[in-house]
Amino acid sequence: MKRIGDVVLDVKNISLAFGGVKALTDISFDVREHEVRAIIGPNGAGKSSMLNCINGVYQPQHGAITLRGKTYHGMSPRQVAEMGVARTFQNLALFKGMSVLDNIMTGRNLRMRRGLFWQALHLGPARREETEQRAAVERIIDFLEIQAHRKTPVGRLPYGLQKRVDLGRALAMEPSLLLLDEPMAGMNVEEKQDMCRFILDVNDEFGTTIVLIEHDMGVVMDISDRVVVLDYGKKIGDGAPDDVRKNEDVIKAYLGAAH
Ligand SMILES: Nc1ncnc2c1ncn2[C@@H]1O[C@H](COP(=O)(O)OP(=O)(O)OP(=O)(O)O)[C@@H](O)[C@H]1O
Repeated sequence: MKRIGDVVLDVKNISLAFGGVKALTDISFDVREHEVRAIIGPNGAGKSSMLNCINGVYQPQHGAITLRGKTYHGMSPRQVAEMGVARTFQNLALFKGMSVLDNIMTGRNLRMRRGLFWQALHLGPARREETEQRAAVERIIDFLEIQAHRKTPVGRLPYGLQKRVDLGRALAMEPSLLLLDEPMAGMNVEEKQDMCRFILDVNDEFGTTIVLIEHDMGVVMDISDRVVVLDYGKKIGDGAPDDVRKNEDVIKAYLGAAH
């Protein structure tokens, strides 16, 4: 049985509008240490907007987000990343012509201590550091079972494996909070099962807290500890998967979306 800890991320009364479009209206929820927390909802519900508030890309007009006791005040995505938050993207943000290894290496940038000057010289401390960074990347490659593709340009891999490399790039930051943007979207059944297993393994083995967004309700119910449901920018459900599944408003929102 895994141990779920204290609240690490507290989202309070967040409202976000783009001109006249209300993307999020008064959203509150929290995320606990070691939890797998899903945000689900039909298309346009506000899931991506929520994730973009959490990682500092959007600045909501109202409300507050607090991460490990520190409230965001105009924090940039880089500052949020430095607080241990990594994310993957719905539309992969990988360098297609670069190898798997080099793509994952880009995730280490935040962790590199020696500047470009030292790296360019490739001397002494910089070389030692690069060796350490490579070792960390190799561990991630082993963990994600993509050893056979280390040198392959990412663009040549099947989609499911590209998503796994994107996860690897995020893991390379050694995040304490990992945000996954529709990690299973566009995958076949087998790829989805693999991705679910890796998400649970990351959560188990590294103790990483995970927030994932998904519009397919079925996929995340099995792997999430708690689920937030958004619809038209409002929160309509929040709780354990079994409770959310029985929630009348949630059923209506999903039935409505199916027609
Ligand atoms: N940058 C933006 N400019 C204007 N409107 C936006 C912007 N981003 C999102 N919106 C609007 O905000 C609402 C919520 O969109 P969002 O992308 O957050 O939903 P979503 O739940 O992630 O949808 P999907 O499942 O389709 O990705 C939508 O009406 C969308 O059109």
